[in-house]
Amino acid sequence: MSAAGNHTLVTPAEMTAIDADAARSGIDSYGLMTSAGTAVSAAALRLYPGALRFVVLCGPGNNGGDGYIAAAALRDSGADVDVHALGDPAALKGDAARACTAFGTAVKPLADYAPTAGDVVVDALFGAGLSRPVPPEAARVMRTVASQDLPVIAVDLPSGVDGRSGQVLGASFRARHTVTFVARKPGHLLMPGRMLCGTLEVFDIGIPGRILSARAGRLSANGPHLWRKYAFTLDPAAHKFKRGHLAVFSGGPLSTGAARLSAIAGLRAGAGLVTIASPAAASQANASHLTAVMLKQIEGEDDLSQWLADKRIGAFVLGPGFGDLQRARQYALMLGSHKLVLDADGITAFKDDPGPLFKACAKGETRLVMTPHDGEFARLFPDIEADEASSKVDRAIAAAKRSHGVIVYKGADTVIAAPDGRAAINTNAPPWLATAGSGDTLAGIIGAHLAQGMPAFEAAAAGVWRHGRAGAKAGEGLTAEDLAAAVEPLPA
Ligand SMILES: NC(=O)C1=CN([C@@H]2O[C@H](COP(=O)(O)OP(=O)(O)OC[C@H]3O[C@@H](n4cnc5c(N)ncnc54)[C@H](OP(=O)(O)O)[C@@H]3O)[C@@H](O)[C@H]2O)[C@@H](O)CC1
Ligand SMILES: Nc1ncnc2c1ncn2[C@@H]1O[C@H](COP(=O)(O)OP(=O)(O)O)[C@@H](O)[C@H]1O
Ligand SMILES: [K+]
Repeated sequence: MSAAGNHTLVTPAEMTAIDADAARSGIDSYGLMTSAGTAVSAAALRLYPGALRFVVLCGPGNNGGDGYIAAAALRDSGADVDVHALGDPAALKGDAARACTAFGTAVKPLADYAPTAGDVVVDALFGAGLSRPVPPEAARVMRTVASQDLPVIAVDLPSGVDGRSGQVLGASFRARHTVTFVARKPGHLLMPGRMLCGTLEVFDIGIPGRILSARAGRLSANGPHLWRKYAFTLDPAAHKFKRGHLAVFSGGPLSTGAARLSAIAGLRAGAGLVTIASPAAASQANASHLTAVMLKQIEGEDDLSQWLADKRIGAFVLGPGFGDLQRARQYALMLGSHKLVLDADGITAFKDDPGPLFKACAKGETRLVMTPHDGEFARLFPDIEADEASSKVDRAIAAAKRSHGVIVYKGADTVIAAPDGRAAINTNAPPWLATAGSGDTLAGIIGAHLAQGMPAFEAAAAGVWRHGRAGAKAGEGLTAEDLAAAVEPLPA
């Protein structure tokens, strides 16, 4: 057993290819099913030693096969076990048919299951092979089990959850515990799938790592493995300019707070200097609230082009509280080859005509990071958002490719994607990050990483992870000010 320690995520399609490679390399597929099914029975006995009865619900494919193995192992341990099957068990094929025969005890139809207090349900209806909404008789059982609040242990995935997207196809079980095999699937991390899995256990059924890595794509869970090599330790001889200079554009006099949140988070995240570029009308409001953060009056394009001549500015944050969409467009397009975090109004400014921005970012090293929430994403990429067949990961990658920028597609399951197809799903963000100013703080952290010289994908992934950690440290009830104060050093 491994505690979800491997960062690699594999889609169901990749898993099928891994299975086929394993079979080609001489690994016995029934042996794999036996390992999978016995891992489930072991989990059931470990988690529910007081169960009055284990009810194993078996589907028409190999997920059902795992269920028959688990049922036989539970029975052999002396537990009371009933199996209910979706469809005719005589129609099972291959390893699943063999597992059903080996179970050898009468199996009842799914519709005959009457949930009873004391039951522990083992959900082996569908796993990686779910291809359409679950049939009505499965949805009915899901409803009755939920209405009695019976514990459910899901085999591979809660049936009904699409392993690729985390979306529910029709209906699904809400599991207390999920036992999956080989590696986690995107659907275990993406919402709502993540919420439906309960605690997740990854069991090594004996497929060698070399077969897994040969087939796995470029998607992983977000964590230090992605950016550790850029988490530099501070040079004792560093001076502030060596630690990166971040510039944050402020909005007008009534909306300066967002830029200040970004700026303070940028300082906390390690930028050596942070300057707020403020229009004259907002300078006083900014000045009266700033201490360590510096202030520069930037009234329009002339001021900005003069300032841009200072090559020591490592990165810009544009958008939090900015307000003036026309000016946001102008400024973003003036930044030339500078690194830029475009957030909030900075994203909305390009909603009708993003072409010039994307074109300006097409050449050279990736220098743009955009941090849209759902609404902003839909504004900038309406066609990508409308493609219902694609997952949040697919959408983020498509947007990154189109924009030539890194996309931080925010939410409870923030996805970070790069134009070269790399992507990561973040899981460490507590729900109380959903508070005003939280996104501004994130933009500042990412900006600090860019200013310090981290490449854009790593800067964004590390920023999202640090933001989540800061949220967990500050705790429920935090305000965005607390969040910036809770940013911790990057783990070296
Ligand atoms: N290496 C590994 O990871 C290992 C994986 N193993 C296990 O294998 C599982 C994957 O098995 P799988 O490919 O047979 O798919 P599974 O989820 O059982 O469903 C497919 C069946 O359901 C049917 N069907 C689909 N949707 C439907 C619907 N809505 N309503 C009705 N029917 C529907 C579909 O029929 P069809 O679409 O052809 O009509 C087909 O018959 C995986 O999750 C793991 O538990 C282990 O054994 C050990 C090794
Ligand atoms: N339910 C949630 N669980 C975890 N993180 C969340 C949740 N909802 C929002 N977040 C995070 O909080 C931040 C909110 O950003 P945003 O919507 O731009 O807010 P604001 O504009 O107020 O700063 C994002 O980083 C997002 O990923
Ligand atoms: K299942």
